[in-house]
Amino acid sequence: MGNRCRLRTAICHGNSRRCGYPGLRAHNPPTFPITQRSRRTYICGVKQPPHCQMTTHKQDAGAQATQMNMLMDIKRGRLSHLSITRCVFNQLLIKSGRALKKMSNTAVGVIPSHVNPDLQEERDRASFNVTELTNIIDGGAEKTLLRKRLEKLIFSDPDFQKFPDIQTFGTNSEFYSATVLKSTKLFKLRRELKWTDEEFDIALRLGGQGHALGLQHGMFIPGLERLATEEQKAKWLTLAKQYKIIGTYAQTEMGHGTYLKGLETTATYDPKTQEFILNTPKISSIKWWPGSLGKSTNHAIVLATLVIKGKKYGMHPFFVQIRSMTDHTPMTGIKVGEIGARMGRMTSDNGYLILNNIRIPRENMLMKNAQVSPDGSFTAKAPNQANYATMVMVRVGLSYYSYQLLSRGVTIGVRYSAVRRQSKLDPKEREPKILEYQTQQYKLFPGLALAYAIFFSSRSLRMKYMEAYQEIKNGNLQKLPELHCESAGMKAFCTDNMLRELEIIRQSCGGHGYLNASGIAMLVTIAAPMVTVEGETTVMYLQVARYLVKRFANASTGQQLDGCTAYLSMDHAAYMCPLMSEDDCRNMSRLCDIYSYRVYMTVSRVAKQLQTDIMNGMPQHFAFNKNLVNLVRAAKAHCYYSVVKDFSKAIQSMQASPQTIKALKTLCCFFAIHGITEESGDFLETESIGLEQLQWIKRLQGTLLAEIRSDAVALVDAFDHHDISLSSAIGSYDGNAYERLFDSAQKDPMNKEEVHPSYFQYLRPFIQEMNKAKL
Ligand SMILES: CCC/C=C/C(=O)SCCNC(=O)CCNC(=O)[C@H](O)C(C)(C)COP(=O)([O-])OP(=O)([O-])OC[C@H]1O[C@@H](n2cnc3c(N)ncnc32)[C@H](O)[C@@H]1OP(=O)([O-])[O-]
Ligand SMILES: Cc1cc2nc3c(=O)[nH]c(=O)nc-3n(C[C@H](O)[C@H](O)[C@H](O)COP(=O)(O)OP(=O)(O)OC[C@H]3O[C@@H](n4cnc5c(N)ncnc54)[C@H](O)[C@@H]3O)c2cc1C
Repeated sequence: MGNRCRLRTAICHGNSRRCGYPGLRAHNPPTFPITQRSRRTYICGVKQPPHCQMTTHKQDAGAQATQMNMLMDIKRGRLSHLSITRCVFNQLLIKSGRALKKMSNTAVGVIPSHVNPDLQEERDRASFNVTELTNIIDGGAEKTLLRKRLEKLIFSDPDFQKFPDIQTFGTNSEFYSATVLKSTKLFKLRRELKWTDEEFDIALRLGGQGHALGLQHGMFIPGLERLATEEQKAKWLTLAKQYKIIGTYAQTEMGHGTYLKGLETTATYDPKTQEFILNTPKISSIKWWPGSLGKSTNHAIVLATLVIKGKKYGMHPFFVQIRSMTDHTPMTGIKVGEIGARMGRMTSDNGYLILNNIRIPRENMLMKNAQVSPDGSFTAKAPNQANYATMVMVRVGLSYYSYQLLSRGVTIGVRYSAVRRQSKLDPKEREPKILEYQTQQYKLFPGLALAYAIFFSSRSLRMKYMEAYQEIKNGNLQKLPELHCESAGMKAFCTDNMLRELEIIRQSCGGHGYLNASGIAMLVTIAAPMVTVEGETTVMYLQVARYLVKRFANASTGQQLDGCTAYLSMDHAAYMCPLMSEDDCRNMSRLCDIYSYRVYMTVSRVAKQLQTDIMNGMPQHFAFNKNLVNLVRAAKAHCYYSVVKDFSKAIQSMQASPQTIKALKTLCCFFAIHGITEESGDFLETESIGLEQLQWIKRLQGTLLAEIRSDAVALVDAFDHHDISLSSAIGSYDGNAYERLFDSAQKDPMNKEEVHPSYFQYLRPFIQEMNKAKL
């Protein structure tokens, strides 16, 4: 292997270590000549690093001359030992660095203006019209135009263009500042351009990850809308919508996040002054985690246990000013700050809050659902769970957010797999795209199918939510239990599976998937807390299970159920697996029947076991705990079934060309049969399918992988994520992954100086010491 291809080999062939593969020549820029290793120079016995060797190359004659002069000076004893190396490294090598930069600008660092032919080839073979599918995802052609108009506007701003680099290389503090700038810019644009709510939502989504003031729209404004009286809304909601106050939702404490009845922050009513006195009396009661609280907000909806005359009335919301409106310092009695560095990139300033005898007027309790009168009498207008309304809304939103993160991730994974070539399939042929390997398809396509499944299912959930919310606003809470079940279940299912698939996709990108510049590594860390926030996965599944068991009990008494649990009241006595041949395995209606029977059996078994345990004298809570794992199994089975059903229904009612429908049907079928193979034990154990059917399904899985493969790039292109939203060197639209990777590395602040200060501080003295030491 010659020196010419060393650098390229390092980037292109992490595993096989082959070089100069002809397949890369088509779109790769010419290699640049690396100085021959035989010309390495030794200064003071120290072997020079490769970039120093560049100075000996004829392209930088100036640097070479300087180096010669310096060596003469050394010989003449004019330079001290220390200054020799400083000069050599700080001047000579910096010069050589410039030479490298110059070279990289002309050869290596240039990102071609054309699309990588390997990616273009994939686009040319698409079986359907990508724009049509993009329009469906956006909600119509005019919505796509609207999004693109906003994209153009937002991404023409240099601050937004800079964001991916800050995200990749900035310190936490720099990144936080950039996210404040981003939030404030979007807020200002909204005002100036009089954006509608829809336009603003699109703009927030486009902005990608990290909005320091995200909780303003995520929870503070929705919290006021759902928890405040009309009078209170007139006062504070208007201020919040005009950005005159910036707020957050402070519920979780150091000691309790899940168990809301256990919150220790108290709001004690003082009838004499008609005020509430707020306290976080213990270390475990310190508010801990709220987004935007660490540094950004000046107000908060604080959730605290209401205490009147020594009696506790459960968790209620209070409107509290936490920082001064003039200089942003904490109000008297308040201690507030950042909770510390977190896994991955900080997408928001999560904070802590200590309240020490903070007095707020009685009117600052958000009293839509319950009131405290001046004399201290308490009246509830709705069950206490009505105060959980903001969480329900955010759970619905997080299901859709899972689609956004996963669709970005799978776009990166599929595009990269179409331009990356490695190893050999046919010994006579060139190295194949890694997308050709069936195992690679098996890593990527479940995530691709899941992204579409989540998209359609979360869209359906959002519609149900909007409908139910209107009724709940008017005081009709009938749909609340089902809405709680569906939103908790979808939140758990989407975030949990999205995170798992993103990590698999990250691994499918090999070594480059571990680089921040890949964009996929960042997505994994952004997705990681989503399984915890707004109701931890297991806890949410258990809420679903609780509802399923109750509904099963209702069905057992002969009640006809409707809504998402209607299948529990259907007659399953005569069930027989509806798959009679391998062809039947593509029939979505039959696959849905199999799913429905699996849930029915899983729910009925655990419900019966619970009943038996309780009948045998076990206290209810013990019986529940003894069956938790199977309850979660039942909830997961219910959620998978709901998503398969929603995906399939969405395709049935879709107005689109036969080609687009066909591509989506293949994906939907793959999603359904993948779920069966993943949990084949459950499907066999419940006799939803037999062994023969499982074999058919597994065979079909292989066939579907090959079918999806030919449309894979088109299916991710249809998400139509802008390169700035993707922030990925390896997943950009043009597919020039290697050039972008190298370009990105040049921007790393570690590469600003050729020799790092730590060399002078630690490494050089160490090497010198080692050189002086006797063996
Ligand atoms: C995006 C980034 C920002 C992040 C922000 C955050 O994380 S903010 C912080 C996010 N923090 C969290 O997400 C905290 C997670 N924790 C919780 O949400 C609750 O403590 C709980 C749901 C775990 C338990 O609830 P519980 O303590 O009330 O006790 P229980 O189990 O005994 O249930 C009693 C009854 O209430 C019903 N019901 C429950 N919830 C709802 C609801 N939303 N609606 C309607 N109903 C609901 C339930 O079905 C049951 O009905 P049943 O059977 O009697 O007819
Ligand atoms: C990035 C981030 C942002 C956040 N933003 C906010 C915010 O803006 N505002 C806010 O108020 N909070 C916020 N939170 C807090 C978040 O809502 C909680 O962390 C979350 O609700 C989980 O609660 P927990 O931390 O108490 O977990 P825990 O409940 O302690 O969970 C730990 C383990 O215990 C298990 N467990 C707990 N209870 C049960 C049970 N009943 N049955 C079975 N298993 C159980 C869980 O399954 C889990 O495995 C944020 C958190 C993060 C990570």
